[in-house]
Amino acid sequence: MNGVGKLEDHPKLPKGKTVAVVVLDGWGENKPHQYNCIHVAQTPTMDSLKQGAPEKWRLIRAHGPAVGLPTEDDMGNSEVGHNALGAGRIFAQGAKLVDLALASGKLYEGEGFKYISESFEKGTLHLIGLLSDGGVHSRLDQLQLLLKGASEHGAKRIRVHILTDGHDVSDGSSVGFVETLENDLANLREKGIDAKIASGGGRMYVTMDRYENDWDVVKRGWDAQVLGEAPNKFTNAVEAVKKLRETANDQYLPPFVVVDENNEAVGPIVDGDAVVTFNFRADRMVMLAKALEYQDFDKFDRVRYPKIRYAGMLQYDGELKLPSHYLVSPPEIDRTSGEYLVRNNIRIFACSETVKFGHVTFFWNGNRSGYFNPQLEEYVEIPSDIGIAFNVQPKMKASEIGEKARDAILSRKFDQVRVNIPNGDMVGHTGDIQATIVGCKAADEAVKVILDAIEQVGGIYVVTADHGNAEDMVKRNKAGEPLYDENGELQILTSHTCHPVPIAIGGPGLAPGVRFRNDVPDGGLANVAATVMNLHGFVAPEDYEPTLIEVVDN
Ligand SMILES: O=C(O)[C@@H](CO)OP(=O)(O)O
Ligand SMILES: [Mn+2]
Ligand SMILES: [Mn+2]
Repeated sequence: MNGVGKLEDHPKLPKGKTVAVVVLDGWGENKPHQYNCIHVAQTPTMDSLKQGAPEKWRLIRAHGPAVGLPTEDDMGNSEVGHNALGAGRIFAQGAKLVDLALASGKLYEGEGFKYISESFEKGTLHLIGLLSDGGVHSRLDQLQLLLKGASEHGAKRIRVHILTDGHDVSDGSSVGFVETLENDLANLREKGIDAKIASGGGRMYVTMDRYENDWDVVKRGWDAQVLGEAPNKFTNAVEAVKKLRETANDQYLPPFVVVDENNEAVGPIVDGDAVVTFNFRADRMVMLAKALEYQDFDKFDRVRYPKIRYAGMLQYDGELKLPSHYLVSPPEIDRTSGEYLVRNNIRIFACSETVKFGHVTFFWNGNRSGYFNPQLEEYVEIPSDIGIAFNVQPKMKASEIGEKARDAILSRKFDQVRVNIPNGDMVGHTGDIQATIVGCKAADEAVKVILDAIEQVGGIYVVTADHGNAEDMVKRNKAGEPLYDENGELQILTSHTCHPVPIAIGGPGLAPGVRFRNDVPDGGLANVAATVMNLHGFVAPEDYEPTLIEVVDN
């Protein structure tokens, strides 16, 4: 067993307490102001944690190097956040690993690139992914380097299938990104490479669904990318995006294909081609990876299943080994806290609604799907609404998640009950301030339901978040003042932030004398795992980031 064995007993903390671990998605700490939806919303439960006991509430870092991202300017995100929360250590994450592999040129020497390059002589290289500089799922500069590198390493015909963003970057920025890409492709054409954009669509409507919430999203992408079919046909991708933006925002652009003068799609995927999905982040690429890789597949009618050589930028699922070929090796997130706790007989219940379900299971467990021990674990997914924008139903499934967690706690069948409450994040991404306020209130109410249950069973709670989002909804200048566009309209911030997040501990089961230490001022999400292990009565493995708590004798 990969070094995951018995944990040492904590010298002072008892075993046998039910511990609720609550992650509020997209819930950062920020000054009170009108664009801080968490501040504006009624959040009595979270407020009481903050105002209650100063030694049991603090802030922790959730962005940049603290979660394995390249720079302090990199906002946090769910993948790196939940990885750090679950693994208790900081791993260089996909964004950084791809940067390094591109800079050193190792990417082109790896098995994955060699595999796809066998198709370069006769076939087309297709690159599918998110076109922005958001840095959460992909980055434009990495795509640019890959285009250059692939052409220098033999790709003669390249087709790019773009997904527009407006979720990790401003709505409307897609036009500029497509113009930049068109310019790069024109430069490649001057060098004799036949390089074009072949299809596109908005990330939330085309391709980038996650956790099998809605396969239609992937199908719309498949039809455009593979079959070369979409309701919208344009001869130019910049025009396509400009035109389609008249009725949809970047995130939800309908699918389009680029056609030639004969109205033929310029880049369907056919036998003998190579395909790379260039997102480094896993959750929103797994479904497409399955459609591209699996011979047997029944999630939608693929119509045509071309014989291609497919590689992911990374391997997206370490358990499924999906995809089997990849350009850069993913972080090896091993010996996660979930695995340790299960091996030490801690019974775990994890729950969220579909759009965040994998966050408290797959990401938490180091990008690994499945149970460590099905006898001791139960993961419950509450189906998310399908086809309804999050600002239309901003309460999402928060109360259902709270109730499921409550029932799991009261059943006394579990030692740890872990949930993700999505509202601050998913509604925050829509940029709809009023709806986000409603969502934050609903999230707070769900926390209350869980804390009340913990009260009843004499348990312990840990309430934290994975990164910021809802606590700031506007873009700002360097002085921190809101920015307005040329029409005097407020510039809405749909993305995550670089703010720290709160963490609170408490509950009747918390041993007297437990408090946050003050000698880990830079503590971040990765320090939470050791903290939770302590609350289960164990000492964390030595190489884990230090615990946030200490026990003082009263
Ligand atoms: O929706 C997503 O994919 C990301 C933002 O791109 O959000 P989160 O990291 O919170 O899942
Ligand atoms: Mn998140
Ligand atoms: Mn998010």
